[in-house]
Amino acid sequence: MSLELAAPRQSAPSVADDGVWLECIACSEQFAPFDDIRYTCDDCDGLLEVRYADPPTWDDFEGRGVWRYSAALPFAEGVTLPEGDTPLHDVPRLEEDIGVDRLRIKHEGMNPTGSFKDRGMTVGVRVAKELGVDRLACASTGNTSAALAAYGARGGMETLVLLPAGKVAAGKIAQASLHDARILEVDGNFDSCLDIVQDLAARGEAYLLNSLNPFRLEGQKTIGLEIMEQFRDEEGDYPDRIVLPVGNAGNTSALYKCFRELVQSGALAESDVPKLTGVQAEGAAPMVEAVEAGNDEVRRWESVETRATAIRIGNPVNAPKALPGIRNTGGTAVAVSDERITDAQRALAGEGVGVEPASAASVAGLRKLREQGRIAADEQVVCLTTGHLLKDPDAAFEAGDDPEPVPNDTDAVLAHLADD
Ligand SMILES: N[C@@H](CCOP(=O)(O)O)C(=O)O
Repeated sequence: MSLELAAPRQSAPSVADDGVWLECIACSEQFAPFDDIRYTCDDCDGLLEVRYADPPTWDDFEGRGVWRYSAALPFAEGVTLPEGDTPLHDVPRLEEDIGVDRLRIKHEGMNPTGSFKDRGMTVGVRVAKELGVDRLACASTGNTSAALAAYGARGGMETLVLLPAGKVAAGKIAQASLHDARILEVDGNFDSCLDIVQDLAARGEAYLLNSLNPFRLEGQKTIGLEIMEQFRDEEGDYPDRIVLPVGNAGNTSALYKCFRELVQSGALAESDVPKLTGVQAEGAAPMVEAVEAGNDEVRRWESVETRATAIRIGNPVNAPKALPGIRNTGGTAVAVSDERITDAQRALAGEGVGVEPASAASVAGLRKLREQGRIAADEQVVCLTTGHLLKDPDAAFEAGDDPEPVPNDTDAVLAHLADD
């Protein structure tokens, strides 16, 4: 395994602000973090990463939630609801059924708006305030828009969200609507919405808060920090593998960055870095295609379809960060059918863990990789579930059993129950 950490700690370049700067992952050009609005490199258009002169160790963390990890973030506090500190569930029946040594579910659906996006928004909206912007915007399959609307409202800022018409789950639109985002439904898929939001941002019409924004990923990094601390608190060791759904590939990128910084600070041995394993739906699997073919670039899929609407994405913008994350940690990627996703959603629900379809993709992927013998029985695994069951009530109704009508009478109810 190589985390490509050849460079030890970097000393802060002259552009740094309090030991923080932006750096292009393609050409290494460095930029001041808050003097101007930029999402990609001015020179080569490569993706930007937030860099720190002094990456933190475990002792630097105190408090709860995302801001426990402020030593790993560009600010000490943000626009908060608050977020993070989500449960790491044990799921004994599922663990035995799938056949791994230890299985835990990191349920990000327990964040304030019901998805991990809140972790990114608490940081992203704080940065927006620093930059003095007044309109925030995102493209979304639903969860990003819900989080942006809520955190924008919290910060007293105007929000604009572009959604693929007819392809966003009801709960998510309801959230964006009630939190007073201006909602534009685009006759196209998520990738087209993101193209438009990028254009709007380039024209200075809005501040983009999708995961192309490097500060969003800083907040999402705390998922990795929390998993490592919670897992270690149980039995003193770290997970061998983290399995996660892949849409725009922000979490894969953020977790990889989290582990690189921990290794860099000496808080984590390179041999203890979990293998990042991405799961996509078969109908939207450009990252899996690239991993399987050994390609360095991800081909944009123009046509995508899956019941797991949160990962219905054909052009993952963070692919140049996420592909090395999967490869350099010794992980892999796998595509699963919608049927497998629904089965996994039911299995999680049977353990009391309610998730939306895209979230269940992680468990579906783990099961498939075990069946194929690509994951060993002695592995300790964390599956990330990204959004709450109530995000997509229609999918939950379809996966669950129908209510049974009964008369308004106790004896009739007992007769009905005995009838089974
Ligand atoms: N599933 C996402 C798609 C956008 O991803 P982002 O992390 O780049 O904002 C959503 O909820 O909209």
